[in-house]
Order: sequence, then C-alpha cells, then structure tokens
Amino acid sequence: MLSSIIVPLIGVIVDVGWITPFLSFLFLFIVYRVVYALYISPLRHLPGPFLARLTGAYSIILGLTGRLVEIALSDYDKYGDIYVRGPNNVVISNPSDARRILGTHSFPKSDHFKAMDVLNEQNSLSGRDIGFVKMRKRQTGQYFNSAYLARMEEAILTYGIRAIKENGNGTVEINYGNDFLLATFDTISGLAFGRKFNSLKNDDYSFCYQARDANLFLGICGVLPLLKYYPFSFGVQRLRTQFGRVMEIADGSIKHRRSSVANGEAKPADLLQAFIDAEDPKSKIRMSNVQIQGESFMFTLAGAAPSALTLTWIMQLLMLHPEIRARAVDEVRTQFTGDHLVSFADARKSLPYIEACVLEAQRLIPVVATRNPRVTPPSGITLQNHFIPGGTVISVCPHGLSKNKGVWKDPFKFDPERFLDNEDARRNFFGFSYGVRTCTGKQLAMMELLTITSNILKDYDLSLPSDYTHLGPDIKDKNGYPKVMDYIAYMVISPTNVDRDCRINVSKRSP
Ligand code: HEM
Repeated sequence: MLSSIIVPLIGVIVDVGWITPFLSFLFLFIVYRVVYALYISPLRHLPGPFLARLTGAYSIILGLTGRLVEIALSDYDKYGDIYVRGPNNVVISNPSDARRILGTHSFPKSDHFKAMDVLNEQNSLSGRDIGFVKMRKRQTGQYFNSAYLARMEEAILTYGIRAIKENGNGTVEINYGNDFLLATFDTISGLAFGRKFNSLKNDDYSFCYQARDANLFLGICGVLPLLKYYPFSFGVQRLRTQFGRVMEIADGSIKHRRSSVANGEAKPADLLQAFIDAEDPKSKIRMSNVQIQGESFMFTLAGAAPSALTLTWIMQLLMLHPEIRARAVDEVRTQFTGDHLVSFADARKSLPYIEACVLEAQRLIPVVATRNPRVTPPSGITLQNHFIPGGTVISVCPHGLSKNKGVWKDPFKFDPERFLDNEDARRNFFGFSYGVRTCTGKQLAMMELLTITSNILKDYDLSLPSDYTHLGPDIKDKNGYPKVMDYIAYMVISPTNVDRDCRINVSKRSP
C-alpha cells in the first residue's frame, strides 16, 4: 500500500528533476563543512571528534542518550584539557582555564540559557545580559550573606532535618532518595514561595511534579520555540497547564505576602521576602511581580533537585564505604551528644571530616551535569596555547574538572581525606561552579547538606537492608572502587532506580 504511493512519488520527483540539484547542493554543503572544519575554522588545531566539527547536532544527539558523564569522561581521556565539541564550541577541563573563564563578566552565559527565562524575563539563573546580571546581583546579593542565611536557618532546619527525623523513628527501612527530594523541595519552595508545602510530611509529590513539568515545558519550548504558539502548543498542553499552575501559585504567594505585610504582620526572613524587598542601590530599581514569580520558580528549580541529589549521593557513598562512615559517625557523636541539633555553625566549626565527605561526594559526582556554556568576548582568549576567537562558546566540563589527572590523585576514589587541611583541593573544587556566576545558593545548600548529613549520622544507626545485595562495599566498578548505583545524566545526575537503590535501614539511637 505504502509502496504504491512512494514509488510514483519518487518517479514524479525524479521526473521534475529535483533530486539531482538537491543532492548536488547537499554534496557541496558537506564538502564546504568538511573543508571549513579541516582547513579554515579557527578551532581546527584543537583535538576533538570529527563529526562534532561538522555539526552541533552531533553533541545534541549524544546528549539525548542521558550518558553525559560517560561521554565527557571518555572525551577528556581522549582529547585532554581542551577540545572541540561543536563547530563553534570548545570544552575545557583545566581548573586554571576554568577560573579565567568563570571569574569575570567578560564571558557571559550563552544563549542556551534563554530557555530558562520565565514569562519572557531573564532571571538570576538565565541572565545573559551583563547589565541585567550585575543589577540582579546588586539587588539580591545581601540576602545570600551569612547574616540573612542565619535568619533563614530555623526554617531550613524545620523543613529539612527535623522533618526527616519525624519520618524515621524506630527501626525502619526508608528511601533516602525520596525523602531528601521532598525535604529539599519543602525547604527551597517554602523559602521561595513563602508557604508550607508539607510534601515530606504528607508524602505528597504534587508540587515537585508540577515544578518538574513546568521546567520540562520551558526546556522543550527552548529547543522547539514553535511549541509556544497555536496550534503546535497542543503538543505540550499538559506541561503548559502545569507551568501555568506554578505561576499562579507564585503570583498568589506574592500577593498574599504583600497584603499581610501591609496589614502589619512581621516580614519573615525568606527568599520571597528577599525578592520583594530587593532594591538595586545604584538605580533604586526593584523587581516587578512577574520577575519575582520567575525568581521564586527558578530558585526552586536551581535549588531543590541539586541539593536532594547531592544528599542522595553523599548517603549512597557513605553506605558503600563503611570505614569512612564510621569515622564520620565517630566525629559527630564525639562532638555532640544527647538531643543537641547540630547547626550549620556547629558543623562548620567542629565537623571537618563530615564537611570533607560532603565536598568529596560533590567532587566525585558533580550533580549539575551540564557544561555551563559561556561566550568569549570579541578579543578572544588563548588557552593551552590555542587561540579561541571571540563569539566561541566555551563549556566548562564539571566531569573533566573534577577528575582532572593533573589535579586529583586517584580521581575515581572516594577519599574525603583529600579535603582535610588542603587549600589546593578547595581551590580546585568546582561543585558550585566559580566566580561571578557561582551558585547563588551555595551557602544555603551547604547548610542543608551539613545539617542533614551530620544530624542523621549522629542520631541514627544505618545499615543496608538484608535483600540489598546488588551493590555494596565489596561489589567493585572497573576502577576497583565500590560500584555506585546506576544513573542517568541530562541536566543533573539522577539515580535511575531510586526505589531499588536508595533503601536503607535506620534505627534511632537513644540520646
Ligand atoms: C548541592 C546543591 C547545589 C549544587 C550542587 C548547585 C550547583 C550549581 C552550579 C554548578 C551552578 C552554576 C551553573 C553555571 O555555571 O551556569 C549553580 C548556579 C545557581 N544556583 Fe546552585 N547548586 C545547588 C544549590 C542551590 C540552591 C539551594 C540554590 C538557591 C536557593 C541555588 C541557586 C542557584 C542559582 C540562582 C544559580 C545561578 C547563578 C548565576 O548564574 O549567577 N543553587 N548552582
């Protein structure tokens, strides 16, 4: 049936004579791309996969496999600290080069980040225009310092470790992947939307899923902008509805907060209030309601999943390395006894080994998997003796950086010791990126990571369930270290089978 249509159609095309010019054009185009890539391109001297020189589609298609980590590590092995990953895209993995690129506003974020604009407004994460970025930092900077963070700590402890503890009394099997996700969503969305979602308490994933779908909506429309418009928008109707709901929740939160403060209620110390109060000292400009909606949503996205996943990997690594866990447990139980809830300041002051475990887990598995592209200024830059012209997209590879053989000894070994009293290790740590666009929420995230990890280790004895036999300290990966759970990496590195792999038994210690 199909052939009865296709054969005459080909006949018509050949008759009309389209095939020959079309094929000739295609052939000439490919020859041009090959000649350009090999003999003309200013990036021709850099190593890299041949196909990547010809078309950006090569990297996009590979990225769709969810194997970003393996691909990045294999590229780093083959090509080293600097290589080509697209006709106009260079990837770097050397810490000094990364500091030069990330350290200054001269290398703005690339247009890839446009997909993260919310309601057509740039925000703290997606900002590409240098003037906008500097202004937003002036508006919000004071709310990410230690003083404001200390005022938010009570809420962070309540949504985080206290809620987790309520969920794990007695001797029970828990799923830390799910619990950390709900707790960090409650924490960040509680702060950014100014309301209690109680997701962990009620085992309720609805807001998490809404935010995820809303993010997906932005991501898909970023790649295929036509989907924003009728009739193509039907293809993403469900995601668009979810996005609309999240925006309504944000809008409602802002209006509610403005009216309660106008009615004399005290201003809570949270991110929503910070966005409402934020004012640029230079221009006196404040954020519009639409911009606050965008920030509330984007901070929730940027903050919740990376924190949850980092906690998940910390726990997984501690479970697979009992000797390291024992040392961490010993540290916290020696320093703090009884019912004392370990605060951020406590952990910073008295728990260097647990802090080292957190940093090392982030180094080994940097959960933000993407390469964070930046654009070179018109003057270009010389890296590793290669001149990279202006307008080139330079991507800083978190995987190449964190496994760089020139910097890290035994890069695939989970070895917290390397962060103890070692300024060099800390300087070469890029878990929260670096420089002018470093993670805005890194102190807040460290507060969550340290208070949750240290209080769990202090208050609970942990073990793997008896039927958990597919992974464990004695099951090794190809490098000879305990094999970690399977994962998939698009934007972030997520376990593929949370229900199977993130189970542990917890039993409460008597105080
Ligand atoms: C363990 C948890 C976290 C990790 C590993 C992490 C990691 C990162 C990384 C690697 C970047 C840089 C992306 C780039 O260079 O383009 C980033 C940016 C950002 N993060 Fe985080 N993050 C975490 C938690 C948070 C939290 C809790 C918040 C907010 C409450 C947050 C808000 C942001 C924002 C707004 C940016 C954009 C900063 C800018 O471009 O100027 N992050 N984060």
